Amino acid sequence: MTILDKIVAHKKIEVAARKEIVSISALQARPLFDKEPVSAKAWIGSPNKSGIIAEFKRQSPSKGLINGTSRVSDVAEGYFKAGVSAMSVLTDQEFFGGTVDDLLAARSVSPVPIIRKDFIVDEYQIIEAKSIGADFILLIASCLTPAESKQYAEVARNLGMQILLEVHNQEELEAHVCDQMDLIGVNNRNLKTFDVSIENSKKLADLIPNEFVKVSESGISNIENIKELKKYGYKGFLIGENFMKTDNPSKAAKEFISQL
Ligand SMILES: O=P(O)(O)OC[C@@H](O)[C@@H](O)c1c[nH]c2ccccc12
Repeated sequence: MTILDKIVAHKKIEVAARKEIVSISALQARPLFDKEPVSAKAWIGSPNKSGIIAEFKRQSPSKGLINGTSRVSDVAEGYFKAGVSAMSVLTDQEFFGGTVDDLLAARSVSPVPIIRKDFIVDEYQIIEAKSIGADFILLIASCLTPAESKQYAEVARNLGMQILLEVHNQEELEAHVCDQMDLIGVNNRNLKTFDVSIENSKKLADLIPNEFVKVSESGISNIENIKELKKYGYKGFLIGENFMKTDNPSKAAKEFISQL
């Protein structure tokens, strides 16, 4: 059993339990449910914005504890002031130490598009994402069948949210790309082996149709990486650890963005 299998198995149990506690109609009654989402495509694809999607991530299965002290509201406000194009908030508790309250806290201080970063295996999580003020959601191809990713993207779209489809290889890309997606993210980290290489983004770049905003995810640690990836048409750059491993993630993001 790979770590990804473990995460998905745990997630299904967790979602089933959560549904019993908070009904879909209760989610729909939350005040943020009616908030108009901000367009991630517009913010990330804009030539006069940084393209940096800065992540709040306390821990991960591959790295263990990354940051146990920073407050999400401080980081979210700082990322916004630093000029990020979007923010990613991990809401998985078991493996990444995040919560839906982290996203709520980020939302309350930041106007940038916020992605709910989680392992979506049920429509309930998409409605929940809307209810906490998320603007776009992550769908991970390796956790879903092509029919599921398309269906979940449709659900998100009907709620006005955009979709970042995450792929790791050509097979996933070809099987899951469809009109319902908005941004395509190539994960440089293999979720099965944890190997990281930005070569993966370069390899898949030409296979991504131009109507999607291209995002490179994971293992980005310097400006050279960004310059290189831009040549391949990437507009979005998802950075977690490089900022979160410092004791002041938003200061690190600010310094990084000022060099772009
Ligand atoms: O910390 P990094 O190497 O900069 O990576 C950020 C982000 O890409 C990574 O956290 C991530 C990419 N896809 C995911 C799916 C689930 C959880 C986490 C992720």
